[in-house]
Amino acid sequence: MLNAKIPATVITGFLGAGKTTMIRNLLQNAKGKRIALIINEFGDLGVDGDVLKGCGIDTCTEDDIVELNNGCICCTVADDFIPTMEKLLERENRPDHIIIETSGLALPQPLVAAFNWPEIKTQVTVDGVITVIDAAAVSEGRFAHDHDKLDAQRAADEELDHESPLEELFEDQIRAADMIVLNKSDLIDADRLEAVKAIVQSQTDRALKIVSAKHGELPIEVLLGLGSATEGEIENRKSHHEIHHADGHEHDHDEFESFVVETGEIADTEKFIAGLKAIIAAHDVLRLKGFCAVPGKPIRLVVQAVGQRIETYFDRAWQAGETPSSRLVVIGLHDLDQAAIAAEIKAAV
Ligand SMILES: Nc1nc2c(ncn2[C@@H]2O[C@H](COP(=O)(O)OP(=O)(O)OP(=O)(O)O)[C@@H](O)[C@H]2O)c(=O)[nH]1
Repeated sequence: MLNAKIPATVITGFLGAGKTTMIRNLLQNAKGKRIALIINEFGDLGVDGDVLKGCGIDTCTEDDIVELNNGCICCTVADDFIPTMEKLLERENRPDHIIIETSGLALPQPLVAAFNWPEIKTQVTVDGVITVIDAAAVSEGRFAHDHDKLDAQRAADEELDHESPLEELFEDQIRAADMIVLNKSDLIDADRLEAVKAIVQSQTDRALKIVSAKHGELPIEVLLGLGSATEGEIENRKSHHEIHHADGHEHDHDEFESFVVETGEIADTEKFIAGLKAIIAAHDVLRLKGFCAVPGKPIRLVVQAVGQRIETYFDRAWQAGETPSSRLVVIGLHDLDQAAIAAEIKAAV
């Protein structure tokens, strides 16, 4: 159809839920569909974009991947997102579908609302908001109320008017969804998965479309083509922040912080992983990821940690002009002891 709006899918979900993994799978099964990707990440190291660029899929070249790393996309809509979309729409070779991966800390609501801006509304529609959930983490109670921690936060900040930041984000990302993917279903049994489903559904009165997946493996027909036009609905799916600050008070991500640690080559991966596990537990690190150099290996080692689960694999050769190095981004709640964590990671190498 001439002048049909381009569908855009927003993929959201907490840190490490499996958004990038799901997108990689989608791109590998795109069936010729030309997909443009906008990737937003928390932290100064573009790991997600780099992982996807490393997967060499014809229908998604490096030009089709745009990284927005100036902060969470929900806070940089006007400065970053809208101009990026405009540039994408000016291209001669327009994409068939646009996929936007938000950072794990983003509120999807302001992003979806941006599709009502006149510059965008006439050309693009939100096909759907897909929220990826780490079903194992939910089952372990990671997003449930931690009363002690919350009381301590309240004692430190009398104006704290909300639940724990993790719990709030969990709820807000679910409230915005057209579809929920209960990911990492390989890590829990069927009963626990059912229990997670019930927890997720209890976050909203709307009946949610919920599917489960391992490594985000779902057919493209399930994920794309929902035809939700969510931009017209988003007013009814307000986030905690929008409800508490109807006066336009700025949203920020002060509750979370990230920093990058540069360290030496990893001679013994197993020892390093054991060291990282201890550091993650001791400092309550939520997410750690990056690329490392291994002595004598021409390829880089990807390190991915979500809580105590750590995965490593080699993805691609170090390229000409790249100096093999080890750089990891560490993300956690505010007040991480950055100096101690950096020193401990360096000592674990
Ligand atoms: N066991 C298991 N691991 C998974 C699954 N999906 C993703 N992972 C792993 O979980 C880790 C995080 O996956 P990502 O896809 O990078 O998660 P993300 O949501 O993009 O992470 P951020 O962008 O940092 O928020 C990686 O080590 C993945 O391999 C799954 O279904 N099962």
